[in-house]
Amino acid sequence: MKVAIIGAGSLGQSIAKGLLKNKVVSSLYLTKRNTHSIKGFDDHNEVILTSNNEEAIKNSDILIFAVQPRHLENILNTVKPLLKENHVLISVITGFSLDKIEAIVGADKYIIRSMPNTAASVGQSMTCLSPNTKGKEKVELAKTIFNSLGLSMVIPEEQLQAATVICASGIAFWMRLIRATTQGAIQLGFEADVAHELAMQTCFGAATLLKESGRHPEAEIDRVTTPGGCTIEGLNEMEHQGLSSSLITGINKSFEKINQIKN
Ligand SMILES: NC(=O)C1=CN([C@@H]2O[C@H](COP(=O)(O)OP(=O)(O)OC[C@H]3O[C@@H](n4cnc5c(N)ncnc54)[C@H](OP(=O)(O)O)[C@@H]3O)[C@@H](O)[C@H]2O)C=CC1
Ligand SMILES: O=C(O)[C@@H]1CCC=N1
Repeated sequence: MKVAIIGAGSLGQSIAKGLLKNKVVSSLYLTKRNTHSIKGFDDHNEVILTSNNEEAIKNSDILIFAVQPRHLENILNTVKPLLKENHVLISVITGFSLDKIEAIVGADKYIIRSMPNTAASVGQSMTCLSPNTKGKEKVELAKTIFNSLGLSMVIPEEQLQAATVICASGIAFWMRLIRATTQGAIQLGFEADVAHELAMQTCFGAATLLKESGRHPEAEIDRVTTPGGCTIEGLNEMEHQGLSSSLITGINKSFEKINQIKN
C-alpha cells in the first residue's frame, strides 16, 4: 500500500505510527510545511518526509487528508489536477462534508470520510467511516487500513459529528477521568506514578471486562458493590455530585460546539 498523509500533525502522526507499527504500508509520505518537527519518522525506510503535497500525491494511491479544516479547501483545489481515477481519498477532517469534498474534486472520486482518534498510534483507535457513493467500492480497503489501527465501523455521514465527540474527543474525556482517579489516589497516599498506574490498569480492566463478557456495565457494577460496602457509598456520592449527568451534559455541549463550527 502506498499511502500519503497530507498534514502530519497530531492525528496524522498517530495514524502514521500505527501504520508503521503494523507494517501495512510499502511507502508512506508524510507532508507538512515544517517537516523538521517530524524528523524522527524518516528512520523508517518506507517513510518520505516532504512539504511538497504534489510529490506525495503523485507517488501514492491512498491519500489521507489530516490538515485543519480551514486548510482543506485550498489544498484540494491545488492537488485536484493530480488526482487519478484509482486514488482513494480519505479525510479525517472534522465537519467537512462529502458534498463539499465532491464539489471540489468531483463525485467520480473514491472519497471516504473517517473519524479515528489518537489511539491509532497504539493500534486502539475506534474509527467511524462514511463513504460517498463511489467510495463504497473502496470501503473494505478503508476498513482494512483502520482495522490495523484498532476497530472500524461504517456509519451514516449524518452521525459522523456525534461519532467525533464520542470517539475522537472521547479520548480526552477518558484521559481526564483517569487523571481525576489518579488525583484521588494521591490524596489517599499513593505516590503519583503508582497512582497513575493503578488508575490506568483499572480503567483498562473495566473496558476489557465489558468487551470480553459482553455484559452491561450495571451488571458488572452489581458484582463489585458489596451491600453496605464502600463501593456503593462512593458511587452514590459521585452520582449525587452529578458524575453521569456532567458527562452527558459535556458530551452534548461538545456536540453543540461541533455543529456550530463552520469550515
Ligand atoms: N487531534 C485529534 O485527536 C483529532 C483531529 N481530527 C481532525 O484532524 C485534523 C487534524 O487535526 P490535528 O492533527 O489535531 O491538527 P494539527 O494542527 O496537529 O495537524 C495539522 C497539520 O497540517 C499541517 N499543514 C498545514 N497546512 C499544510 C499544507 N498546506 N500542507 C501540508 N500540511 C499542512 C500542519 O503542519 P505545518 O504547520 O508544519 O504545515 C499540521 O501539523 C483536523 O481537521 C481535526 O478536526 C479528527 C479526529 C481527532
Ligand atoms: O477538538 C477538536 O475539535 C478535534 C476534533 C475531535 C478531536 N479534536
